[in-house]
Amino acid sequence: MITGTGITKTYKQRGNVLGGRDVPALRGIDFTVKKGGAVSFIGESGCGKTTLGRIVAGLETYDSGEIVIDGTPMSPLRPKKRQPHFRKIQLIHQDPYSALNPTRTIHQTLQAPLALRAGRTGRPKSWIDDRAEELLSLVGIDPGYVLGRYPHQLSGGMRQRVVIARALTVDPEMLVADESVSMIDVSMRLSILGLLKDLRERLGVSLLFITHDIATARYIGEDGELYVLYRGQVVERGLTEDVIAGPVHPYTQSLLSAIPVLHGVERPGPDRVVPLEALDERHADAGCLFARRCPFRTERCESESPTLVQGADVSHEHACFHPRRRSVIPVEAVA
Ligand SMILES: Nc1ncnc2c1ncn2[C@@H]1O[C@H](COP(=O)(O)OP(=O)(O)OP(=O)(O)O)[C@@H](O)[C@H]1O
Repeated sequence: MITGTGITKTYKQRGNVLGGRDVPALRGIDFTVKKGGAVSFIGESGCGKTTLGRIVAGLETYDSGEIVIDGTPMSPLRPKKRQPHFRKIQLIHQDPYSALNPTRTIHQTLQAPLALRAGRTGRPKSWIDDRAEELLSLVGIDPGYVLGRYPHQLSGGMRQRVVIARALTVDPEMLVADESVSMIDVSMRLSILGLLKDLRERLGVSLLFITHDIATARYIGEDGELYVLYRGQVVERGLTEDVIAGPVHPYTQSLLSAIPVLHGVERPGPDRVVPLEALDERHADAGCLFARRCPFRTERCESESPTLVQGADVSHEHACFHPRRRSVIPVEAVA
């Protein structure tokens, strides 16, 4: 099980002395990914999704809070001692063009991490090639076709599958897929999503899925949990189906309506969520971070910060002073 408690991260801007601003990317995130579970983080560009994925995979440091992997807190450990723990969490690079070394054949790409693993676990050399073939078959490609080839000789979809096979060389407990940096086309994306779902079922590997698309989050983890991230804070979370069926935070409602417009708007207030770009973030940190875009804000929202609480008549948690079911037009799940 992997948990994060109070994770914060602020990017220091080098131009600070000249008036640049630090960027708070994560403002105290709590999460839990159970063994074999599926958790999706969704939110629009800049909400901190990629930062969170990189922190969870051990590729980025955090300022405060704690990541605990199978009961072991990471921050007291020296970087070298953290490595074996973070190895259980593999980030799947979703840019198939830069994820693989172009000068190595697929055999060489898989052989290197497998040889290390064989050395550590005392397995014979013959295991390395057998395992490479097994992993390629597992991700749905013919080992005979790809092993001797270089990445540029493969299609984008095959490259993406090789990237997943490489992540599996260390028998990870969790795969982190950051779709927001994905460069693959729609049909390929669907087949990769299907593969990840399949791997979760067959290997019991857990998934942390990062996306801006609620339909994808629904597809990848119908039985999983959904976290809605807004400007570095979780504003709503719960079982994916519950959140999608009855979102109570106006931000989640705007995401669900697929366009930044709330349907079934209540009075008073305009029926549009103000676009993020229209805000001057320097003045928007007091009170609820969403208040200035929210058609339902009250005075309280502008001065007090709501924290994540379990709603009285809601099945999941939200950070809103005025949680209410409002009618939205949900997007269809990807079939
Ligand atoms: N290396 C960095 N240096 C400075 N600021 C950064 C850096 N990486 C991210 N940020 C800022 O931190 C915030 C969160 O970025 P992050 O990439 O995590 O968001 P995101 O939700 O993944 O966005 P996207 O979907 O566009 O990738 C943004 O304001 C971004 O500009």
